Amino acid sequence: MQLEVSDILYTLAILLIGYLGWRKHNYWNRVGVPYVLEIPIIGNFSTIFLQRHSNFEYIEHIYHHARTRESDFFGVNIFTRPALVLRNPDLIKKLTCTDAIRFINRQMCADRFHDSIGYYNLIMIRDPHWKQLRGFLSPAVTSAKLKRMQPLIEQVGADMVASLDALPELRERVRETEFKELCARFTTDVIASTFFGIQANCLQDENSEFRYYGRKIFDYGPVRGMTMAAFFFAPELVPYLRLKLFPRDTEAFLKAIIEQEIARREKTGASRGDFIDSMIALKNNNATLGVTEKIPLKGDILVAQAATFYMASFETTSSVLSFALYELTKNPQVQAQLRDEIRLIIRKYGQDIPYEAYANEMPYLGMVISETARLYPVLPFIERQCTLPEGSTGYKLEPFHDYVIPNHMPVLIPIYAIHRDPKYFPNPEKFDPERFSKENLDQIQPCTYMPFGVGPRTCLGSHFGTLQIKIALVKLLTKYRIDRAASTPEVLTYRKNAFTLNSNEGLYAELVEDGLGM
Ligand code: HEM
Repeated sequence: MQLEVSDILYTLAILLIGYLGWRKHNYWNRVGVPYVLEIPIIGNFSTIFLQRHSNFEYIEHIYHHARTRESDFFGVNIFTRPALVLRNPDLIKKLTCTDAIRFINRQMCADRFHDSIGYYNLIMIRDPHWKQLRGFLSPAVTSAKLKRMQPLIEQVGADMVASLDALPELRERVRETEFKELCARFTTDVIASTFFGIQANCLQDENSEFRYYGRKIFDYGPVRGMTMAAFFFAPELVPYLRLKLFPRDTEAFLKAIIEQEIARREKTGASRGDFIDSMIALKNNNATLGVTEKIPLKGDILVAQAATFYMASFETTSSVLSFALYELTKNPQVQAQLRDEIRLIIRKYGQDIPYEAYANEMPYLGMVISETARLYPVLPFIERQCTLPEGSTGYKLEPFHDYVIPNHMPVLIPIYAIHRDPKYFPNPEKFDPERFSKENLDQIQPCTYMPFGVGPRTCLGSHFGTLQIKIALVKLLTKYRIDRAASTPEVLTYRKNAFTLNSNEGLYAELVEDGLGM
């Protein structure tokens, strides 16, 4: 038998790949860090990439693994790239807060040259551009801005209740609804109205354009699911595969409506003091990103900001809102206590609840939302990348360990697993808003509760998202009591191809007309 040159080359290539995989596989062993055994070359996350397990449940599984559960941190491999998973809250604080400057970037990244809308936005962008951009965008979500948005959100809340009133009755004064779709329509209408000054009408029309394109961003069919997984787990492949953060037609839709709205306002001089006005101001002030290379904030880079706010806001907010409604369905005492609180507020203010009352006079409402965000964090983990100055030998983890984190290593903070760790939240599966009462708050250890992330790179829209959830719950519970329906799921399972927490089951409930007596 004669060997061809190509056979020899194939064999050598396989041996080389095998060797590289074995070396990486052995990396954690060599450096003396606990790790979870993985398949060489493929790493620990193939099961997520291939959509065989929900990423939430898989990461919780390795967090409690016999090899890792006593450790402050442990190693995993994302394909052949080692990454560190933090378990110890003090260590999380050290990296994400005290030394945030070394961990300010995320490892996920879009393609700068072929996907400017995916790249030049607050979620993806890297420092020093990130710091500049965060400074430009933060004024869009100040308390003063939220206060101005409140009537617009209240209007969408009223539209939501009207859409429920229009449902056919199952029995006298009883209707049935599904919360995931209802909440997605509510939050899409809110973002369209408050940020873009557009009436999206998703609550009236399930096929409205805004809902259609929004659904496409989070429609985790096999291709979209793998694309999103690639941004997290294989960012180096993104430019080669020309992957885009937004589906192409969604990007074209958002670009068109944002550019049209900017052009309309510039032509008519109309102003609403909203996000689009802030974008126009940045453009007119010749705002740029970058120190040496100046990148003007106009065209696609301006569209990128609006598109990201749209993406970052509606699915996250609607996820927490729908799980809150689901838990209220299953916990009638909690619901009754919350409705009592709302009743008192309505007696005091009628329909016009002031902005400050949402923040200061409805503690139980805040507790219900906090507990929902604990049990159902939108993301399985948050992530950072170690970014050190040139010439640095690595980031020392002393006094926790003598391991030194090499430059560019990804660091994962498994928020879902930590939120459900009985060490920090006893009886973690129980929905118990009392954990967040004033008396109990100091029992929550810093960096064990992170639904909006942690450190300077935390969520920009946490107050905006929370305000929307509060208004929606108050509007809905003022008119309706929520009861279990025959189709209310007892236990939830999570979608394997979704990157945000999403149940396989519909969140059905019965709505019983039972006004709070206004
Ligand atoms: C309840 C609703 C929401 C939840 C649970 C949520 C959660 C999160 C989380 C976990 C992160 C990552 C933080 C980190 O890495 O430390 C994040 C980032 C972000 N969120 Fe939210 N979010 C919500 C609503 C919103 C809304 C309404 C907006 C729109 C204004 C928004 C805009 C952003 C942006 C722009 C970032 C990236 C911030 C940066 O990298 O500087 N989010 N969010």
